[in-house]
This record gives sequence, structure tokens and C-alpha cells, in this order.
Amino acid sequence: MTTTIPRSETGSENTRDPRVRVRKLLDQDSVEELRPADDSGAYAVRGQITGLPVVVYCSDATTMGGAMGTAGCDHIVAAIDTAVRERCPVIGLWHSGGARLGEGVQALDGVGRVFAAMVRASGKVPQISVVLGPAAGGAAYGPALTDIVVMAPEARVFVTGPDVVRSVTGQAVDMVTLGGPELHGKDSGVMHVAADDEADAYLRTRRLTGLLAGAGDIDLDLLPEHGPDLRALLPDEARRAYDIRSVVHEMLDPTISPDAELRSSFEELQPRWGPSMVVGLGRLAGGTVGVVANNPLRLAGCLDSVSAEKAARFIRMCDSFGIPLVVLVDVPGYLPGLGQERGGVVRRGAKLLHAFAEATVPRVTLVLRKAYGGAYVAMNSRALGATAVFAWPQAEVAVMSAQAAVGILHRRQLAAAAEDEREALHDRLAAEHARAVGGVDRAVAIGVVDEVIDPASTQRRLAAALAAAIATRGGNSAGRHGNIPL
Ligand SMILES: CCC(=O)SCCNC(=O)CCNC(=O)[C@H](O)C(C)(C)COP(=O)(O)OP(=O)(O)OC[C@H]1O[C@@H](n2cnc3c(N)ncnc32)[C@H](O)[C@@H]1OP(=O)(O)O
Repeated sequence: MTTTIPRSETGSENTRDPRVRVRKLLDQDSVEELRPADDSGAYAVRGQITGLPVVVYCSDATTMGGAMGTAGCDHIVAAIDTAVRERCPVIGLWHSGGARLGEGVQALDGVGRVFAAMVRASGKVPQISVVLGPAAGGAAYGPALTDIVVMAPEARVFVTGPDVVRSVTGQAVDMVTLGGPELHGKDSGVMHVAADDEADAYLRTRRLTGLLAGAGDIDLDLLPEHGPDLRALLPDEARRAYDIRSVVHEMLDPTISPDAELRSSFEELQPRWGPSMVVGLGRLAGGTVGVVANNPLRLAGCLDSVSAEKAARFIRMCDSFGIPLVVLVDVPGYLPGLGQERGGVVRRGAKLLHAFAEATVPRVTLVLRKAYGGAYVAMNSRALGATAVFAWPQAEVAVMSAQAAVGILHRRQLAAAAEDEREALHDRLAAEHARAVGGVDRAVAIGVVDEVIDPASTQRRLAAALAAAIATRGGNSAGRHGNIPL
């Protein structure tokens, strides 16, 4: 069933009209209404994104600011259930003041049924939310229950709006400060993707849908025999910071952008929240992979409570949908300190251990420079069930750096040394320690690193290890769990 959209007297379309919005998201002429538009506050359709079937529901911001009543909630529940039955992604376009105030508890019950439908669908079909305007109360928790939240610049996500905040707390705060993309991108972690405008929100959603629902297969023939020397992107000095995203972009397949330029296929999620860890989806040898990578540019790449939690949720999402993982490791350890302990680094760090150990998708690790201590274990180590663990030459795998280790082991000897000899002694002891403990060679000898690889063969080796694991299993085995918003 298709539809004509009423126009205003000036002939222009109402940009808040849900029929206008879904048409902008979907492939041309692919829209099929699940129900005709009505005054329920919600609208739902089937359609296609680059030929892939999807279901879309959309707040009707032309009626009571898109507030959710029983009938509108029924439409959303039916849309989500349809997507689960038809095993296709479901996308929600949100612009809503939450539960319809005039309907009282009936509206609350409707919103609760929407939440329950989202949880039933969790881990079964990808759920993407695109927030285009205010999303209050139930319309805030709705997106938060889904896998990926894209926010347009006008998006405002909050439990209660500024008026309620003022009357209850006396605090005067505007809508942008309370729930705009800045807050949710940097502080709360609710937002995965910040779009430049509404059109960009649709574009980013189309790309993510393609990566999640059109994962394709890894085809080694798509890779050059000799790939780029990815190690050349790292600084010469082992302790210097660099942005791991340059390695990720170069490692993944390029893609043609709408302006016909080649760009990386990498779609980073939550870039400003927990930035010492980079997570996102992209293509390697044609197949979708999830990338989890320490970023030495931020906090020297240390794991902290937020970055561990961010990675844990991403790993579980990929595992739910059978997306294999590439894990790039360059980590000096967990960030130490009172702030981290207070912030729950033990509890939240445990989520990362659980997520990797539980994941049944193929997951390959590469140690670029160093992997120390508990962070070595947490970053998809052999002990947690990694499919394969590779390292670049000169990578260090140890409990801590040799310099730090001798500072503890030879504390008294160093303290007793003359001040002008101490540094040289420290260096000598560190070199001896590194030789004795064995570094990456010892890691290979005991089987926790499979092989030291040529950096120029990185793409091919990672892709081949994932492809071999997929072939052995007869396909990508997705984890049987939902994607709880950790
Ligand atoms: C599950 C629990 C829940 O969901 S409880 C939800 C409770 N909801 C809220 O506290 C939010 C109430 N609404 C607001 O604070 C504002 O409308 C927000 C969302 C901030 C949007 O502001 P603004 O962009 O200025 O739009 P607006 O206020 O002009 O609203 C447009 C029209 O929509 C209406 N509207 C809004 N929210 C509701 C609602 N929850 N129930 C019924 N109607 C609602 C407004 O009254 C307004 O109507 P009108 O155009 O003046 O006729």
C-alpha cells in the first residue's frame, strides 16, 4: 500500500510529517504502509535500504508533538513484531513528548508494551533509533533500549523536560544542555552517532543498516597480495601516542561515498565517550567486521571503567548478530586511581571480560605494540577464547613494562645506587628482565600468541583467520543472548 502526502497551501511538504521522513530514509518507491496514517501519533511501514528489507516506525510530530498513546504504541509494537517475524532490521524515527498526558496510565501501559517488544527483539534483529527532535520520557528510554542511537542536531533526549526539572529541582536548564548531542555524545554515552543534519542522520542509518543486515562474506580474493604496511602508521618511538583510527581506516576496505570519493568503510560508534577505546563496524575483504581497538591517543590507551563498558556492549551487539570481531591491542593497563575505583572500574571492567569470554563469533586479536597485565587478559586474549592471536614484531606481552617491573622487583637495589648511576642501572636491569621474562617470544612459546606476523600481511592474516573460523563452524554462529544496554 503506498500513500500520497498532503501538501501545505504553499505546496511544500511538512518536514515533521512521518510520511515525509520515512521516504527520506528508504529507497525510492520502496515504502509500503503497514497501516494507513492516522492520528495515533505513530506511523509504520515496510521498505528497503539498498535493497535490504527493513521495517520503520516513526513518531508523528504533527499530532500532539508525537506523544505516544495506546493506539500509537500498538502500531510500534506491531512494527517491531513484524520485523522479528520477517527477520529484518527495525528502525525507529523519534520525535515525541513521551506518553500522552491526556491518556494517563493507559498511555504508560502502551509505552511499557513498546519497551517489552524491543526487549523481545533484542539480539534477534538489529534495532536502530534515529532521534530527530525532542524525545522525552518513554521516547527517551525507547531509543536507549535499541542497539544504535543516531542523533540529529535538533535531537533532545531526556527523562523530563526543562519545565519539570525547574519545578521539581529549581534548576534552570535549557533543552540542548539537558539532552542535546553534546551531552549524550560525551557524558552519558546514550548516543552512538552524531549526524550533521537530518539528511545525514538518514545517510548514516542507511550505512549502518547495510553493515548490520548485509554483512556479506569475507572473500580473500578481494585483498591485494601485499597489503599496506600498517606499522608504518605508528610513530618510531615506542612510547609516543598515535591515533589508532588511522590504522583502522587503512586496514578496512574502502567504500564509494555518495560524492563518488573513496572513503573508509569504518563507521565509528560513540567516538567521544570512553575515547581510549575505539569501536565500530566496517568491511574487511568484503565482509562486515566489528573493530575493538585501544587508542593510545587518549589516556595512553588505558582501559578505564567507561571504555571497558563501551566495548563490552559493542562486543555483545556484534555477537548477537553474528558479526566477527577484529581486536587491535596497544594497551599499557587499566587506568589506576581512586576516581576509577569509585567509578566502578572493577564492576564495569568485568563486563568486558564477560563479553569476550561469552562471544561465540570468530574474534581475532592483533597486538601492535604492547599488552600488559589485566588489560592483556581483557583484550580478547587466548585465555578468553580468542580464535587467533597475532603480534607484530617487537610487540611486548608482559605483566607490566620491564621498566616498571624492575622498579618494583629491585626497589632496594635501585634506592641504594648512587644517584648518577641509578638510571643506567634501571635500564640494565630492565633489559635483563625483558630477556628473562621473554616478551612476545615466550608468549608464542607457551601458545598464548599464535604467530608474529609481517605488518604488511595484517589484512590478509586477520581476514583469513576469521574466514577459516567461519568455514569450520559452517557459518557465523551468533550468540544466543539479547543486547542489554549495559
Ligand atoms: C513513560 C513515561 C513518560 O513518557 S512520561 C512523559 C512525560 N513527558 C514529558 O514530561 C514531556 C512533556 N513535553 C514537553 O516537555 C515538551 O513538549 C517537549 C517534549 C520538551 C517538547 O517541547 P517543544 O519542542 O517546545 O514542543 P511543544 O512543547 O511545543 O509540544 C508540541 C505539542 O505537543 C504537545 N505535547 C508534548 N508532549 C506531550 C505529551 N507528553 N502528551 C500530550 N501532548 C504533548 C504539546 O502540548 C504541544 O501541543 P500544542 O501544539 O500546543 O497543541
